[in-house]
This record gives sequence, C-alpha cells and structure tokens, in this order.
Amino acid sequence: MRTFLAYARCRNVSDEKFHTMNRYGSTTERKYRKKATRTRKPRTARQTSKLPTFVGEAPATPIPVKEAGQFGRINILNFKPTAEDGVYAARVEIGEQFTVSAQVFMEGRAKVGATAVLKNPRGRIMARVPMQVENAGLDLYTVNLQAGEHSTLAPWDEGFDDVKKQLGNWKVAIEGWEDSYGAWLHDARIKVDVDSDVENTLTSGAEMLGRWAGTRDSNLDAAQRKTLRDAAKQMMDTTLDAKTRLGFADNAEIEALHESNPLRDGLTQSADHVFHVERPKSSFAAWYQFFPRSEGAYIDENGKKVQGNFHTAVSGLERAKAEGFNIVYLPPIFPIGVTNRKGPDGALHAGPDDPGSPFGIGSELGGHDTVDPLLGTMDDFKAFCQRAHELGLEVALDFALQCSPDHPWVKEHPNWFRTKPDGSIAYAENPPKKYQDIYPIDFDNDLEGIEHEVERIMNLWIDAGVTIFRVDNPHTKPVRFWQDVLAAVTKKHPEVLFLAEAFTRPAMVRALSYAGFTQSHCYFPWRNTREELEQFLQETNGEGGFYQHNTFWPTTPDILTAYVRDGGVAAHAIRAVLAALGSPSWGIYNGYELIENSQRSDAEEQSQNEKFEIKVRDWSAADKIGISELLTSLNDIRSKHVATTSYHNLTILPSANGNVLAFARQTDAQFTPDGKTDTLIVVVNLDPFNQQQSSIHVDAEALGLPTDHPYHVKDQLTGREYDWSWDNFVSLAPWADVAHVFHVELDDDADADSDEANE
Ligand SMILES: O=P(O)(O)O[C@H]1O[C@H](CO)[C@@H](O[C@H]2O[C@H](CO)[C@@H](O)[C@H](O)[C@H]2O)[C@H](O)[C@H]1O
Repeated sequence: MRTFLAYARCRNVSDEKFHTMNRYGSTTERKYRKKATRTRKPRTARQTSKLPTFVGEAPATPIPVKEAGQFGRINILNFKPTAEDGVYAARVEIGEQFTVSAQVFMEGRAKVGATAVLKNPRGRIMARVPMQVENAGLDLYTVNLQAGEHSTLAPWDEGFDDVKKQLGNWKVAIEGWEDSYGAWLHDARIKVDVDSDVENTLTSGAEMLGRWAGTRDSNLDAAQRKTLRDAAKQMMDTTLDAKTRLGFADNAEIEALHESNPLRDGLTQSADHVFHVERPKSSFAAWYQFFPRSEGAYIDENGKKVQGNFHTAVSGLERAKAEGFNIVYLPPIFPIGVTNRKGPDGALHAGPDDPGSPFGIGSELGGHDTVDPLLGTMDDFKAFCQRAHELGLEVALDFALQCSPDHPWVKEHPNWFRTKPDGSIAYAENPPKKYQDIYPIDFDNDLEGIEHEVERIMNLWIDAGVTIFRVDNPHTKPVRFWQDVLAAVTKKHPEVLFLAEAFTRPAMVRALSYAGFTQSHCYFPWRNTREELEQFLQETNGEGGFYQHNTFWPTTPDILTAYVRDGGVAAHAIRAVLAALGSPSWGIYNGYELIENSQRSDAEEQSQNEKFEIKVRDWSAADKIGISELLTSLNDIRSKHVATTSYHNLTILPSANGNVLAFARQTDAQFTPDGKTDTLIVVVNLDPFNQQQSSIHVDAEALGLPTDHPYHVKDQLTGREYDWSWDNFVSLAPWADVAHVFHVELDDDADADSDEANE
C-alpha cells in the first residue's frame, strides 16, 4: 500500500480560507501533514539572504481557465469517481477511506506532480494531500482520502451534532503542477556525471532554488527559504567541483522540502468534484432480523402457541446486542389482514390459529400507521425503541407498500388500486412469486396523494423511534415515487436511512440508490464459488461502491440457498465470515445460530417459515453449535478493525486452490485511531465438507508490507500467530476452522521501514 508523504501547507495564493486553517490547524489537515510538521523549524518573518539574479529556464506559467472544458497549463483528465450522468454524486460514509484518481500530465518531457484538495461542506479546506503515481505510462495518479472522522455514534447519542455538521457535500479538486525541481535534478545528475553542459545546468538549478525560496505557494518558513537560498549560492561557487556543487541541491534536506513544500510551477486546479458524505451506519452496519411475535413465544398447556409482543421482544434486542449487532430489523408490525390470509408455508388457506404473513398489511384494526394489537400499543413500541437505543441499537422497520384486501385504504382510496373490468383487484406478484393475500398499489391515479400519505406514515414511525426503513420490493414501484418520498422524509429527518430490498436488474438497483436508498440487498447469497465471489467482492468493493452500498446477508426469511441447506454448520460459518468481512454492511436473520436449514420443497426458502407462523425456539441450543459465538467474534473484529469499514480497500489475493478464497482489506495509517496501518488478510475454505490447502500470494510491495523478511500475522478468530511473506501455505478443515482472519502485526519500526521503502 502506498503511504503518504506528509504535505504541509502548499498554499494556493488565492485561498485565504486555507491560510486561516493553517494557523489553527484542523484535525484532518494535521493528520495529513504529521511528518512534515515534525521537522519544520519555527517560522521567522525576515528574509536573511539575497541572491544574485540568474538566467535559467523559464518555468511553466499558470494559464487562467475561463470556462468549463478549457485546459490550464497542466492537463487534468479523467477524475474518478465523478458524479454518474453528471448528477448522482459519489457517496461515502463519514470517515470511510476512499480513493480518487486522475490523469495529470503536460507536454514534452516535463515532470508533473499532483495534489488532492479536500473541502468540507462549508468549503473549508481540510486536507491537501500529494497524489502518488499509480501508472506512469498512463499519467495516472491516485490518493486515499477520508471525509471526516470515522464514528459509530447514533443519532440520539451525545456528540452526534458534531457528526451531523460534517455530513453533506464534500468536494475534491486536483491541483496539477510542473515538478521543476524533480525534472531538473533528474537531468542534472546525468549531465554532471557525463560532464555535459554542466555550467548551464548548475546555473539553472540555482535559479530554480532561488525562485522556489521566493514563492508564496510553497509556504516555506524563513529557515527553509534560507536553506534553499544558501544552497543556490553554494551551487554557484565555481571554485568547487561540479559534483560538490550539485550536492548542495541533491541531498536529503532539500528532498524533504520537495516532498513537504514543493515548488509548483504552472499550478492548475481542476473543477470541484462532489462527494456526498453520509452519517455513521449509512454503509457500515451489522443488521439483525427477528420477528417480535416469536420472541418469548411459548406453547401453552393446551398445546397452543402463544405469541410474543413488544415486551417479550426485548429478548431479541438483548441477543442482537450480545452478538455485537447494531441495527435490529423488524418485519412489518401492523395489523394483518384476514381475507386470503396465508397458512403455514404460504398455504392458500389459513386455519383459525394461523397468524398470517406480516406482509399482508391492514385489517379493520388499521393499516400502515397502526401497531398490531397482538404485539402491543404504540406506547409499547416506543418503549421497545427506547430500550433498543439504550442498548446502542437502531431500529429498522419494514415498510412494505401493499395492502391486504382488508386494509382501510381499499375503501378510503379505491383509486389507489387498479380494478379489472369486472371490478375486482388483481393480487400482487413479483414473478414467479404470487402474493394472493395482498393488493399492489397503482401509482398512476394519485401519485401525490400516495406520496403524502407515505410521508405522513414514515414520519409517524420516525417520531416513535425508528431511524431506518427496510423497504420491501421497492423495484415494483416507480423510482420517482421513492425519490420524492425519500427527499421529503430526509429533508425533515436527514438522519433516516433506507435499505432497498430490491433483488432485480442492476439498472433498477442503481436507480434506487440514486433515488436515496442508502443500502441495497444484493445477490451475495447466490455467489458461492471462488470465481463468483472474487468478481462479486470486487464489484461491491470497487467503483460501484461509490454509488450503491451492497449489504451481504447469508440467509433471509425468503432465501435459503442449497449451499446453506446442505453445508451444515460449516456452510453457515463460511457464509458468515464472507458476509461480515466481504462487505462493510452485513446482516443475519435470526435462527442462523440454530442452523435452521430445512428447505421447502417448492421454494428456495425455509420450511415452517417464520413468515407464516410463530417460532418457539430453544436459544440455549445455540451455545453448543458455536455460530452465535462466531457472529459475536466477527462483529468484534469489525468493531476493532477500521479496515472493515470501507467499500474501497479490498484486494483479492491469488490462491492456488479453487476452493480457497483470500482477500485483504487495508486502511492507511493516517486514517486509523492508533496511527498504524490496519491490514486484514481473510482466507476462507469455501468447501464445507473437505479440508483444503492452498498457497496464498501476497504482493507485499503493493500492500506496503516488508518485502525482504517475513512479517507476523495473528488470527483474530483463534489468536494463533504465524509468519507470512510473499507465498504462504494454508490448510483449513471444516471441522476445525473454516477461515483465517489475520491481522498483520507490524511493530512500529517495521511499519516505518515499509513507509520509507514506499516513499
Ligand atoms: O418479493 P420478495 O421476494 O422481494 O419478498 C418480499 O416481499 C413479499 C411481499 O411482501 C414478501 O412475501 C411474503 O408476504 C406476502 C404477503 O403477505 C405473502 O404473500 C408471501 O407468501 C410471503 O412470502 C416477502 O416476505 C418479502 O421479503
């Protein structure tokens, strides 16, 4: 991994805000310029030495850019990521490490440098960071940035107001400049070595050093300016030999100034590129789904199931908390219709004691704005949310926009439903699935009316304590509808998040993200082979991660794949590791801890499905299985390793065995709480039945790890330690460990060594 050279205060003359910031020093900016400030001497106002005027080569001069599309003196192209279609800005979570790149170049053989400028929503410059050459032939430069500090605060926590101030549209611009010192030094070394045109070369160099000492942009202090002027003077001492004279400009002290306060000729600034910065947990979240009616449920003396309610459901909150999750997700909690109510496993007829699918919303008791009386009252729900908040959990509520035939809207707003010529209403479908117990909404008769009603209802649940909506099947409704509703709701409540349950074509999923959905369900459950996973991990954690935040769920009440059905405990463990560490956002549907994996014969979902019946579970059985313990460890690893929090830091590692997947996640030292690079190496045996061995290749240089000696890795799941280097043997057996989650443990010296090597 490339490391940063701290880059202090390369001040743009026209930017007085930056001048102010330098004096008071924002945390972010201090972070980026740590190294340089350590070596900088106190500033004095007086200029101490005078230079003779030398005749040298003319530096590149800035050319004003008067309209969009005009080139400046330096060419800057291909900034990534840009707003898609020029409208939908890239998105990152506060404190998430992300990478920007651009092509920066100029004519001829001239050398260039590039600097990224990061501005907060108020336009204040928070960091100026030198970019690194990614591919010299393509003139491609990259840099890792972070907008604001990583935070885990929830909206009701003390201190959230400070977080809130940092949310919104940040901007990144690229500064390109001619690297006159770098280019001169390259040529001067050769010319002095072969004794060609030496006097002209040294004279030009001295002139360049003098000019550097005099520029405001380089923001040198008085002592640093003197260093450059003295070097220039000494270079002109013709009594000395050429090599000695060159040495005055070719040494570590001047090189350090070149890194921290370079001479930037022909300075050219790109346009600002917007990044929408969202609140904590907008993308980095661990979800836990349970049905409140199953919590505390029991079988009474007559053999009848007695359902739970919002009082007993606190046990679900406590389990989620104990396992380290931070969002609890509840299926719809509204009254359930009677007409066409479904029976066990979706049977088309329900018995008198069948509770029905909670997605069959609405009865004479009320609709989407009413708590199902079997679960309790609105006050009970508020108390439940309050308890969740005390435990540090956010409550996500399912919002399924559809109606049982008994829903009040069916009578109150007949124009919200499409009738067939015979006056009946067709039931809802999500082909090939049929939902005979619900009517779909018709959005084409009264879009505005439906929008207002949905806004009213969402605000009502927000007032009760909900901070997140998981929206059921949003892709079967107009995108524009969601765009309007989400904009209206977030205008009043910018902290509210939305998860799209959209298993559908990529264009629709992407459009929903643009419409305001902060996270999205995805096809992770069906990506099982190494090739499929490698591709999917890179898709989720790549360029697309700026526009769509995929959340990985191994199972849901609607999804139980053959892999999980057949692979037993090992398959559950494998999929949990992949979900927790493959995406910053992951989720578990409860019962996973109990290996509930019996599948319906006619559907890819669980039999005795909780959607249609109340589950009475023996949670004490979970202890023997160990999945609950694994989930807890995975959430613990996620909370301790900031490298798990970014959609932009995953690298696939080559593995010799097609059944073994390996990837690294890495966060640069300046973005971690302890100031050390955080590197995790995850190795997973994808075969739930057999032991698999492999050799994992780690490009130590690319990851900034020691290249000439082994480094220490510690398995965060087992505590075992190993020495790793370029190629590493692994052996994982399903009956022992399905995965390694290694943290690379570099002592400070090793970290510093590798920094030096990369610089
Ligand atoms: O259509 P999806 O696969 O995305 O599933 C989601 O929406 C379904 C409809 O809301 C929902 O289905 C469940 O509720 C229906 C209405 O009560 C019922 O007819 C279905 O049989 C039942 O599976 C599904 O749970 C939800 O995730």
